[in-house]
Amino acid sequence: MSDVEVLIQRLDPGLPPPSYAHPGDAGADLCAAEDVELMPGERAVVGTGVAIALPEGYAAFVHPRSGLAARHGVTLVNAPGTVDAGYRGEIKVTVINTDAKESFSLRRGDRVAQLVIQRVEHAAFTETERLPSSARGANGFGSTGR
Ligand SMILES: O=c1ccn([C@H]2C[C@H](O)[C@@H](COP(=O)(O)OP(=O)(O)OP(=O)(O)O)O2)c(=O)[nH]1
Ligand SMILES: [Mg+2]
Repeated sequence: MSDVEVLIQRLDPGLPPPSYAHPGDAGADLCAAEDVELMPGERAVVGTGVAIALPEGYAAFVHPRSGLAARHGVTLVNAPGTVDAGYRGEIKVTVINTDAKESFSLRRGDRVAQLVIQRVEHAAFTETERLPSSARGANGFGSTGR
């Protein structure tokens, strides 16, 4: 895996920068910048204390962490969140506690989400009266059965 240079600014020097837990991991963990108590069904926008500058032609996607989802039902409302190459503000995460009964305490410094950096294409949208035919056609939403 080749490295893409991504500039990062630590808005909160008390928090570690995004980091990969293992070589070859796709997601670099992001930490919560604040303590948040999430009641069952509650959501919150939480800062991560970092801002980045991506090279043109790249985007960063904010993905949930599987462990939080599996153990606590904690995920991201807009998963995956999209960080545009031109965004220079703090990366924030939209956490939600989907558990029906248990509240969840997120502590400052906890790894709350992971950032996946990807190359993205830009489309030149060309309008047409008729799209080319395909095997699927307009069938969607479960058209192939369960
Ligand atoms: O999980 C996320 C998703 C987005 N963003 C930031 C970076 C992104 O570039 C900006 C805008 O995100 P998006 O385009 O998804 O939101 P929008 O509602 O369309 O806002 P805008 O009108 O600013 O584009 O918000 C985050 O910090 N975290
Ligand atoms: Mg947008």
